[in-house]
Amino acid sequence: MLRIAVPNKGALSEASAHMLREAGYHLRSNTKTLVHRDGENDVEFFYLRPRDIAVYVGSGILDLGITGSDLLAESAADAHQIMELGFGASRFHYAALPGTFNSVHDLEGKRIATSFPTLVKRHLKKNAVKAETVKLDGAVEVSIELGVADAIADVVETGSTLRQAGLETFGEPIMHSQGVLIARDGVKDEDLPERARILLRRLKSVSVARTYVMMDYDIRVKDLERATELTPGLESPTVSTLQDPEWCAVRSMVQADNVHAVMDKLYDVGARAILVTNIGACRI
Ligand SMILES: Nc1ncnc2c1ncn2[C@@H]1O[C@H](COP(=O)(O)OP(=O)(O)OP(=O)(O)O)[C@@H](O)[C@H]1O
Ligand SMILES: O=P(O)(O)OC[C@H]1O[C@H](OP(=O)(O)OP(=O)(O)O)[C@H](O)[C@@H]1O
Ligand SMILES: [Mg+2]
Repeated sequence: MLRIAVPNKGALSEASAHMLREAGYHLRSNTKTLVHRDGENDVEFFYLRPRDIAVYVGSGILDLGITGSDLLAESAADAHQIMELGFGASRFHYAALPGTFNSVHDLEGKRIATSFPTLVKRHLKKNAVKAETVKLDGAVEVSIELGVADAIADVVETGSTLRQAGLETFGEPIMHSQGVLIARDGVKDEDLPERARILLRRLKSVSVARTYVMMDYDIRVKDLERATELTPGLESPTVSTLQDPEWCAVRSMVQADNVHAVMDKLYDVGARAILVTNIGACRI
């Protein structure tokens, strides 16, 4: 049975569960459940704190895990990312009262509160800045007001927590993060057990189904080449003949966030009856 760690709560937990359900897995129905067996898919889910997941996977106790790439980077675990999951996007950033600092170099000799001390120390060292890190478990935004730090380094998604605390980011992001699937170091995709490779393929398919749409259109044969340059598809577009020999039909996958721009360009090269449909499920 495949053993996989998933976030039990927090920013990544609902999105992980949603993606796994879309991939056909049966998950816990009670948020207090910490171990749940999906007999049909031969998978056991362990609901753990996202911060601890890399430790379980890195030690080989669990086969795979879902966590944030910032938490993976923070942990000293022997685990690596095998797939980006496309949710839980955030930035890890320095912040302080407006007008206090402009870049990491202004932090020389200062105190920085964070729940990610390893990430921060690594970043300071890389920039040859000597500063003190103050390790806090959470709610770090309030630490400046309380006088324990001059700046903070924390996860920023919408920025509303920072704004409410009267703080502003400064400098470049320390890193960009998102939800990732992780495995133990030294384990390559091809070394994964069969069940894990199926899970990986299913998650990739959900990701593709979310990122792409299916586009159909008619085009004159003489304009086909110019049109298919705009819609090359993943491998190659499907081209079908129509009753009128001057026209043909094209079917191709297109990135969803680009779909209107592509339709406008297709129209300009002569495509008509351009239709877009969502992809419910797929295997790529
Ligand atoms: N808006 C957000 N707030 C917090 N974390 C987010 C957000 N969006 C994405 N994430 C990601 O979620 C992960 C943090 O999850 P979570 O907040 O559940 O853990 P934690 O801070 O260790 O636990 P807790 O908040 O329960 O003390 C990080 O990988 C972070 O990048
Ligand atoms: O930019 P925003 O959308 O406001 O989100 C970022 C905030 O959310 C997280 O806190 P969380 O809820 O995980 O609490 P914590 O600080 O106790 O970890 C993070 O630590 C920030 O405080
Ligand atoms: Mg948190």
